[in-house]
Amino acid sequence: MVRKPLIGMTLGELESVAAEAGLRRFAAKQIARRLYVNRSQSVSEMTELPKASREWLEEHYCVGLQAPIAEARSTDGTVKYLFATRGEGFDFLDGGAGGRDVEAVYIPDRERATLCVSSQAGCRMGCRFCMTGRQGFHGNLTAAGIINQVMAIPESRTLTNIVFMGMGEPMDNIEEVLKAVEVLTAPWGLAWSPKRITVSSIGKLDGLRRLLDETKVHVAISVHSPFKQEREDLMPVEKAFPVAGVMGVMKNYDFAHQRRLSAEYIMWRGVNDDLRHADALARLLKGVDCRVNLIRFHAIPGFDHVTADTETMERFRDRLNELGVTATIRTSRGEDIEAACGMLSGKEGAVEKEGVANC
Ligand SMILES: C[S@@+](CC[C@H](N)C(=O)[O-])C[C@H]1O[C@@H](n2cnc3c(N)ncnc32)[C@H](O)[C@@H]1O
Ligand code: SF4
Repeated sequence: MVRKPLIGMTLGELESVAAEAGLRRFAAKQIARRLYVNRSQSVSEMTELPKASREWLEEHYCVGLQAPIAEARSTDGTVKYLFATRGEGFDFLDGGAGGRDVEAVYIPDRERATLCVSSQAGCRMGCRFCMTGRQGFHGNLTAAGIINQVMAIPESRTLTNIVFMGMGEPMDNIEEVLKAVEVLTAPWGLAWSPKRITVSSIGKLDGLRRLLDETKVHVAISVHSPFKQEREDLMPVEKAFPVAGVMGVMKNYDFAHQRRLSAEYIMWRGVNDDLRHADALARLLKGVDCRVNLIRFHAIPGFDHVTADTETMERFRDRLNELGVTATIRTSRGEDIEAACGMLSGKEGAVEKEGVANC
């Protein structure tokens, strides 16, 4: 029998588990404490629970942490971790055919240590410039599969920031992403400040509205072109969720105080890097409190555009700043190990699993 993982469960879900195990409601808080504060490796460590319930629990549930199955280290200190999504005794996928693992990227930078997490195995949004999009959709990660990336890496306790900018479109897996954010930020959970978490989206509005209404995390929207036809050619989602409409909705939310909105803008030479684009981008963002991150393009096979050069990016940034839009150029990290934005692809098929199960 496959035992269900406890990590990734919200307090409400742990209360149901406690009831099943014949425990009082408050035991859910004790289990949460063991999972997220003490980081217990097994149910048997939860000695404050009555023995009979603990044994029942052990039979049906496990902590569920799965260590990464491979890692690659960049010369700049970035580490890319590969996680199995399905294996003996565990399943981190909800739907989808599976057959792909997922990656998370640890990015140390002076006093910051950011983890870039995946929310899906692959992605069905089909952006032409993205390696994850290229591989198609292989399944939604469960909240357990998302939280596992945060808790199972050796640097877990040193992390200062989490960005949902790995594989997948978080809004296309909104239920599990919301659950993961709840576990990350709740006082009974990992107790992270939402100000240290950013969720990136191409602007799938149905999920985005829920993220904005139900959490306090920062939001990043992948824009990449202010012009409809041009964006549609790069990102098919523009047809269903035009970025102009997305920004219109953003005007209803407060991004001036606790929460930040940013626009991600990959720059391609001769495609979207001239001042006409800068001016149109500033117009698109008018009335929205939004800063712009200019991103170098990380080349992927079969996509012809090349990255804009530094001088052009600086000119673009300066124009936006002149127009009153705060813009910065983002440093690329981990390109040598294909860990930079949009380069993540997981691995096809089962990879040899070494020293994995803590279940
Ligand atoms: C991989 S996505 C994941 C989050 C979400 N699906 C999104 O698109 O915002 C994270 C960021 O990487 C960017 N990206 C994708 N492919 C890229 C590439 N080849 N070079 C640079 N950035 C890329 C995306 O546009 C997005 O801003
Ligand atoms: S850029 Fe984001 S939405 Fe587009 S294919 Fe890649 S992961 Fe999916």
